[in-house]
Amino acid sequence: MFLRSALSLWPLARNGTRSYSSTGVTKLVAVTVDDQTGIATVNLQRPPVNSLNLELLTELSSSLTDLEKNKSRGIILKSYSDAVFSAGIDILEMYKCEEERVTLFWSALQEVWIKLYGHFAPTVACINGHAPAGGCLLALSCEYRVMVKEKTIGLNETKLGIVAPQWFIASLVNIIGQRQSEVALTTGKMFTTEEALRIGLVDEMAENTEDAFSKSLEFFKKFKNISPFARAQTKAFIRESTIQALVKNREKDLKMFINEIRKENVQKGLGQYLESLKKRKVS
Ligand SMILES: CCCCCC/C=C\CC(=O)SCCNC(=O)CCNC(=O)[C@H](O)C(C)(C)COP(=O)(O)OP(=O)(O)OC[C@H]1O[C@@H](n2cnc3c(N)ncnc32)[C@H](O)[C@@H]1OP(=O)(O)O
Repeated sequence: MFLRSALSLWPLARNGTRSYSSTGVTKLVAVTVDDQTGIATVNLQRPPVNSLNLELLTELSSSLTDLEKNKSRGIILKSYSDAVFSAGIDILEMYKCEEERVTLFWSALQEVWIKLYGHFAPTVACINGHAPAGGCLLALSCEYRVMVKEKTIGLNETKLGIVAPQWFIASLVNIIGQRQSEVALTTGKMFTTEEALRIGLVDEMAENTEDAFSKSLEFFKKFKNISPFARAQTKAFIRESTIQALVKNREKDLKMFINEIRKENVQKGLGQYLESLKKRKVS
């Protein structure tokens, strides 16, 4: 009942769905709520590769707050693009960055992770494109991952000469375990969809975006006969210690991030990585 009335505040987009943007103008994140199921599709739409900048993260954070308030029945996180789910952090947020902006940026990333990782309703990452580093982190924050075949996913930070923070690592360890995570993180491994499925990094493989989306929807049916309260509380208990480890150390984590990226060798490495990206193409 409450869900219906809360959702009825949301503007109607087209038959059966309601579209919502926290700022009133759809920009980098578009949220559509299915009228029948109450399931929200959160579409990342920052061309060309959904790299995570301050503006996208701020919108995503506020969308997640609204979904929490409106008691969404579930979230499917996907990309507008069939090529890239998210290219991870926008390297320009770390390269030659100003302190004020980078502070806001990192705080927004922390906020998004805390909200998504701890979201009360079921969450699915519909990984319809490549998902390196921060893109992988978003997918890891969800409860279930469906990934389109012949894409890649992983925390490749060491390849950029940087160290993934503890909460990135914990998000991976909680899914594939310590041994697999250690090998993956230290080598900066990008897994193909097929490899990711084999080690349990993703739960299902899909033929294409449409198939991934319909498989994502299927996930919610698992909870048909489960008390939403029991489900949400169980998820909260399981995830609490991982979330609290960051919540209690946000300031320290922020300082570490800023100190690290300011290092001369890190800046040099990021500059070179940016250049290499501009020269190469992924099929
Ligand atoms: C040190 C303290 C702790 C730090 C902890 C956190 C650190 C890092 C987490 C991160 O997320 S770092 C980002 C890591 N991301 C990557 O390594 C991915 C890089 N991108 C790619 O591999 C490919 O772009 C792609 C995602 C596989 C897509 O390939 P595609 O062929 O479709 O597109 P491209 O032609 O390569 O790219 C288009 C366009 O976008 C630019 N670009 C790509 N990724 C980024 C990015 N992450 N940030 C900024 N810009 C990016 C790329 O250079 C192209 O630009 P133009 O040449 O068109 O100008």
